[in-house]
Amino acid sequence: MKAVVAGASGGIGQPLSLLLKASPLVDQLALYDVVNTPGVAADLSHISSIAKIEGYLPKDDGLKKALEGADIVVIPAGIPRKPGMTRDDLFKINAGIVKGLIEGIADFAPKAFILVISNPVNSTVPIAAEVLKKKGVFDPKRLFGVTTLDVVRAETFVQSITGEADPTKTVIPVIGGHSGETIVPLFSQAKPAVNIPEDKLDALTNRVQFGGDEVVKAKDGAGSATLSMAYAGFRFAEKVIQAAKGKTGIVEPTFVYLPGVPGGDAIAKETGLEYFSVPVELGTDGAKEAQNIVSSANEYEKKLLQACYSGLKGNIEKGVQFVANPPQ
Ligand SMILES: NC(=O)C1=CN([C@@H]2O[C@H](COP(=O)(O)OP(=O)(O)OC[C@H]3O[C@@H](n4cnc5c(N)ncnc54)[C@H](O)[C@@H]3O)[C@@H](O)[C@H]2O)C=CC1
Ligand SMILES: O=C([O-])CC(=O)C(=O)O
Repeated sequence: MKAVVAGASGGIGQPLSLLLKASPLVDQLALYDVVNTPGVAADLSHISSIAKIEGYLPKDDGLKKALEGADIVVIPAGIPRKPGMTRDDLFKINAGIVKGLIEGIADFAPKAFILVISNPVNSTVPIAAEVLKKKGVFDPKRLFGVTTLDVVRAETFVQSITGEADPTKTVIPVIGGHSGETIVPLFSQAKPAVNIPEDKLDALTNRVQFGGDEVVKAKDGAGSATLSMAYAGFRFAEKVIQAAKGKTGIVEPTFVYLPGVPGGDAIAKETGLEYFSVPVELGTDGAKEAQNIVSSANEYEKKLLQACYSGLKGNIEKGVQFVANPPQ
């Protein structure tokens, strides 16, 4: 299992690379970034785990060397937010970064699972899909927008109500997109069921939707969530790898191209959107089945979904247009 981190020297990239290096599921780890990867790779190489590790820079065909033979590529490359910015404000710079990396993946690792962390995820995933389509190598079952941090936050924040000692024991599906109102936690679908007092539901929902802002504000200009994102990114990557190696019954919400994933058509019809995060069962070839949880939303959540649809539609279109009509 060869894993690649693109953007490996950054705030997310370094701890994510550490977790992958420490994982017994990974035998080979390639770190790619425009800066500092030789140092990060040298540092991690002293860890006594099985993964062989190399660091690459753009020079000397570094992207090609990093990607060749890759089974999974995780992308946390790109700039993070500062206070006062929306995720969409990152589009101008990150759209081009993601496009370039996906072109490399299309050329050198077209069969790899691709996990996009770079924001705005609502637009960078459509960009990735359009680039892969243009190159004739798009397999929707292998492209994932990483929305796991929203799930992790929902699990954590609901603990104040459940009092459950281990937050991972409560599964909360979070669906939609990955920014503000497009993030829709479905507390009505929690397993085991959770009874959220009416007067607490708005605040809890809002905290999941705007959890990213909480960290951006606290970091006060020094970036956004990195450590919790590395945890979430690793958690999702680990599940994709475990499923690829044959483990069954793994389900996790992720932002996918619905028409290309089994079960996705019905969700696309219901939401009017081609891209959406829903719980997806993972298998040896990636996304095996998208679960239509949208129709199970209660009245409160249906209202949240209406706001989600309108925001997400524009974000998706912006990504698609970026590839169709590249800025001059
Ligand atoms: N999906 C999610 O839930 C989350 C997404 N993010 C996003 O992840 C991205 C990265 O965040 P941080 O690690 O905090 O930023 P950072 O600035 O600390 O790191 C980004 C890294 O990307 C590298 N980079 C820039 N252009 C590149 C290129 N063309 N190829 C390879 N590497 C390149 C930079 O050199 C830097 O090392 C941001 O866009 C942020 O908004 C952050 C948190 C959660
Ligand atoms: O808020 C941000 O910009 C980073 C992010 O996506 C998150 O923490 O969910």
